[in-house]
Amino acid sequence: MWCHRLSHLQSKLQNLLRGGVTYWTFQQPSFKSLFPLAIQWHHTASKSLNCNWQQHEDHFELQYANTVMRFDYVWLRDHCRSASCYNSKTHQRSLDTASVDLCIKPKTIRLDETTLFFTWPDGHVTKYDLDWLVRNSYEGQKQKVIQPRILWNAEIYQQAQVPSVDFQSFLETNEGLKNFLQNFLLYGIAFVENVPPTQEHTEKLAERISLIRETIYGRMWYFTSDFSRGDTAYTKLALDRHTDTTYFQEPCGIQVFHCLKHEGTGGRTLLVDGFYAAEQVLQKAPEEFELLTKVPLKHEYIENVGECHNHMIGVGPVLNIYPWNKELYLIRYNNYDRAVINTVPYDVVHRWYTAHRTLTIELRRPENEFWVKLKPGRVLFIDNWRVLHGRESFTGYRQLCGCYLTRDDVLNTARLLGLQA
Ligand SMILES: C[N+](C)(C)CCCC[C@H](N)C(=O)O
Ligand SMILES: O=C(O)CCC(=O)C(=O)O
Ligand SMILES: [Fe+2]
Repeated sequence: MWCHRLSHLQSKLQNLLRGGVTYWTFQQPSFKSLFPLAIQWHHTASKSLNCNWQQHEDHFELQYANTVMRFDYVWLRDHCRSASCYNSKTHQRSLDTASVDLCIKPKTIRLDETTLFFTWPDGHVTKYDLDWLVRNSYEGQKQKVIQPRILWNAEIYQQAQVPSVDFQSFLETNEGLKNFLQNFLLYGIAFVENVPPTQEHTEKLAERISLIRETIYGRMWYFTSDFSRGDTAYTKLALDRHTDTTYFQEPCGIQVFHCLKHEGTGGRTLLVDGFYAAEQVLQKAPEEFELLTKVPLKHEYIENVGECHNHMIGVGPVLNIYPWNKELYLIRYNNYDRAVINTVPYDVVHRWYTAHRTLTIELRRPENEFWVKLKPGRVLFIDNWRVLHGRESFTGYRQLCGCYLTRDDVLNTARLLGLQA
């Protein structure tokens, strides 16, 4: 069985690498053909309810709320919400899933109003509300996005006139924080105004929404063009659009920038919505989009400057999507830090470069570039899983402070305020 699955996977992989479109699904043996059974539909059609269900040999089929859903019997037993199987206070499972017979089938199924009752061979009864099943079914999830977003180019973003949130209201009111987070989740960037231009106040802001993610660059960082670290950020050079920390297995979720001082010229910040660009690739060349989601790459950071000795490697594709609904959730794009490509066969390499070029062309379209000059008092939060940043070269003395945030904690705050995240 295992060997069979492995070779199945290998052939899928080969298929993919040769250019076939592949979905990572395991083929199920057809139980239906093994156990032909006279199957009977159960209809319930009252004024308010239009529900049909059918007890198949190996699964339960439900038609409700314009959705055709299929549920595995082990799944139905495993998700039982009865007091002995599930702790509804902590939302934790008490049932030992390994104790469930993998061939389990309900003895009887009945529908009462909007509740389905499954009676199992040992007499245990599992109840499901129809709406709960719709919300939690694969078919239901497939049609839903995890994170609603507004994809933008410069014009869309500017026309949206997204309001900045004031420092005071951000720190002191849940409404201010919620507005800020809503905009941040929708656009992948957001500003806070009237922040006292110090590192301490920037830290306060960060701590209001999240835990600060400490990295090799420190907890709060503060930098000028002093070459103190082995990275071009610490120079006056222009930096093309990129996401940061692509060389971490989990790139930092959010980046916070506060320009505390700049006496000189240039140094504007460039922002590009990576998901907008990726969406253009999906429209124009879907097979290239797919390749960018499938080919794993390494990014690397090697530093030996002064006391700083680091060697980081992160592996992952440029585009990361949820397999069930194909929703994009992470772009990893940094041409400076991309490591040697040595994990991909040569013919795929060429197709990958073509796809990467298509994405780069979209990312570089002038109409997709949003330029801002960061000023003391105006703090920028960037979704580093979505929006690329860069900067213009500059002259003179420029001080930037900021930090990275843990994505989980930002989303946690958003959910606690009632936002979808
Ligand atoms: C810490 N600070 C933001 C100043 C610099 C981070 C280094 C940026 C690096 N090239 C990267 O893309 O990950
Ligand atoms: O100096 C800047 O504006 C940004 C530099 C940069 O890309 C970074 O620090 O991650
Ligand atoms: Fe950067």
